[in-house]
Amino acid sequence: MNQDKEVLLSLKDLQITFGDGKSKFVAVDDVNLEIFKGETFSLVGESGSGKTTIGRAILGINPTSNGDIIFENKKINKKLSANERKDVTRRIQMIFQDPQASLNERATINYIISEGLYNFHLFDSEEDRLEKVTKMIEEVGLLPEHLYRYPHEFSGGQRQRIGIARALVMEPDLIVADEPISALDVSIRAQVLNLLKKFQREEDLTYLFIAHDLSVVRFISDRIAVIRAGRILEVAETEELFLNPLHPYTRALLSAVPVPDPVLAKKKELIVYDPAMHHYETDKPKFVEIKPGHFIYANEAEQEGYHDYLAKKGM
Ligand SMILES: Nc1ncnc2c1ncn2[C@@H]1O[C@H](COP(=O)(O)OP(=O)(O)OP(=O)(O)O)[C@@H](O)[C@H]1O
Repeated sequence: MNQDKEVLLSLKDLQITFGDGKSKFVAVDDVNLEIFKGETFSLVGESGSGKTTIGRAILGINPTSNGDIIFENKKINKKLSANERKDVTRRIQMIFQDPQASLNERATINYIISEGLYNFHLFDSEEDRLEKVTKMIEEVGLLPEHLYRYPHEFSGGQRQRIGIARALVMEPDLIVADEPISALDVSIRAQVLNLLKKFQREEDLTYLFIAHDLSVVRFISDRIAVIRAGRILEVAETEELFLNPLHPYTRALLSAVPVPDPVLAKKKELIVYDPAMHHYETDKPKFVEIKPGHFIYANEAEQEGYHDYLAKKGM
């Protein structure tokens, strides 16, 4: 069924090592993956399994020691002409885990969002640049006047929105989102996930989503790869992975996550209760966040005795 899908990025026999001689450490080994245009592909595994290392290699930050990273038929971990490098650098953007650390504290939001535009000369005039940046800040739910403030004047969630604006203003094709919500307050995680989903629909974006939390990736991913100690154990469509995990390690990772109803699971839709806003993001809630990071189906919530909780939330 994947035959008619267009591959945007593929990793072939990828190996990434750190150090050399006796201290050589193989962080990523023999990784083979294909990411299709327009999908959300998640890389899930425990801390230290090599997820970030792969993401950074795709961005060209970590050198690879073996194998290829192929973006639209071009080996991007090899030498490219200046123009080719520039093109790839614009088209693959990253959203970082920690919005506290990833914004330059001494720059205005205007500059932070514009930096890539300046670096790549992606605007016709100053007016054009400001128009792009203003449109972007509004699309992530902030205000034009916020452009003239500094990062410390914003909350974690707002800072992550700025990080998203900075990535999206480049009009990328692929976004590597490295744990983009795990550093955020639980109450605003859903908003940020929904924002990412909205942009994906509108801009035909492809996401490589890096996470350790299966319950989050379940609701946003089309496919999931499970990684352990630098090796991919299993790749499957999301519900297939949840319903029929092949690898014992995947089963262990899944054991903490409720098994979905296969009928409801087919109607996959990201619907998360947002405690900060005291309402659901859509009219027909299917999923409920019972406790931080723990999502279950609304009907299961009822069965499991969360009546008071549901009543309180107006369900
Ligand atoms: N620059 C580096 N030098 C040496 N070792 C490194 C370097 N970067 C990462 N590593 C090692 O590579 C392994 C994979 O790290 P990586 O950050 O990719 O894991 P991760 O799955 O993203 O974990 P986390 O969820 O904690 O971010 C770890 O053992 C880490 O210590």
